[in-house]
Amino acid sequence: MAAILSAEAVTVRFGGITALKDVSFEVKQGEFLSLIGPNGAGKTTLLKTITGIVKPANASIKINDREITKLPTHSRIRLGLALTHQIVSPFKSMTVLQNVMFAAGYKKVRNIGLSILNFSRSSEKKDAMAFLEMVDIAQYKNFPVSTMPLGILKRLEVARALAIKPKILLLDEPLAGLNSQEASRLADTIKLISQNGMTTVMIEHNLSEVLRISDRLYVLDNGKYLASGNPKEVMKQPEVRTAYLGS
Ligand SMILES: Nc1ncnc2c1ncn2[C@@H]1O[C@H](COP(=O)(O)OP(=O)(O)OP(=O)(O)O)[C@@H](O)[C@H]1O
Repeated sequence: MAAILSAEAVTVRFGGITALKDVSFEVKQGEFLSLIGPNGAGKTTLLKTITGIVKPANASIKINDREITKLPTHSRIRLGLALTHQIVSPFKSMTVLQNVMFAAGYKKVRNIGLSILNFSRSSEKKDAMAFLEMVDIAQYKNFPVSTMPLGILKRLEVARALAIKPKILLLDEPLAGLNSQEASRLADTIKLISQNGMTTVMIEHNLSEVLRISDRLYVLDNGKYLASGNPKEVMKQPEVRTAYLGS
């Protein structure tokens, strides 16, 4: 099957640091790919390059064979990308539901000011409720975000990404900071979303959950490609074990 998203020959430099060196990867329609590697391997930089937040020294990034490398982030969102962040950043003065409605409205008008004016429309409300139900936090819809614990905020982050109706969901450490029970339950939710057809690329350090829910792993180490393939097979590779555990 053809790749829905590909990144070829990605090199990113921050001053004197080469964060990514000639990295290439692709994800197929409906696939659940986890991007793993030790701290500083370049995982977040790769996702930020794909979404246009980081400017590469070299890269060719395509969605469905369409070159997007020179497009601004909002155009890439329109073409189907959504990225959740490791550090959640909801609008604290809004309720849980309003945050998702705002995201749903932003996809339509692509302007924060207009989105604020637009966001009380009933179609956005209906959509937003469906996404809150999908991530199991509909019961918190009218609570101010500022009163919600991290476990709810991590789920809200996923709902906000779904609200822009992406073709490809990019998740940056969705399980970080959660206890093992919360992590396992959110991993189940993310897996279900992927099984319903969402192409998913996830950065995650929680290897037991990664192994449990991913179709394929892609491993980076020190800015370079290290391995990819079946999760259990990849984790058996000596160079992957060395990257994680040291020699
Ligand atoms: N904005 C930036 N300015 C300067 N250096 C940066 C910037 N962003 C990332 N780096 C550096 O690039 C390298 C890769 O960082 P990146 O955050 O992509 O790694 P990561 O694999 O996501 O790590 P972690 O698992 O710890 O989040 C690191 O050396 C980091 O310090």
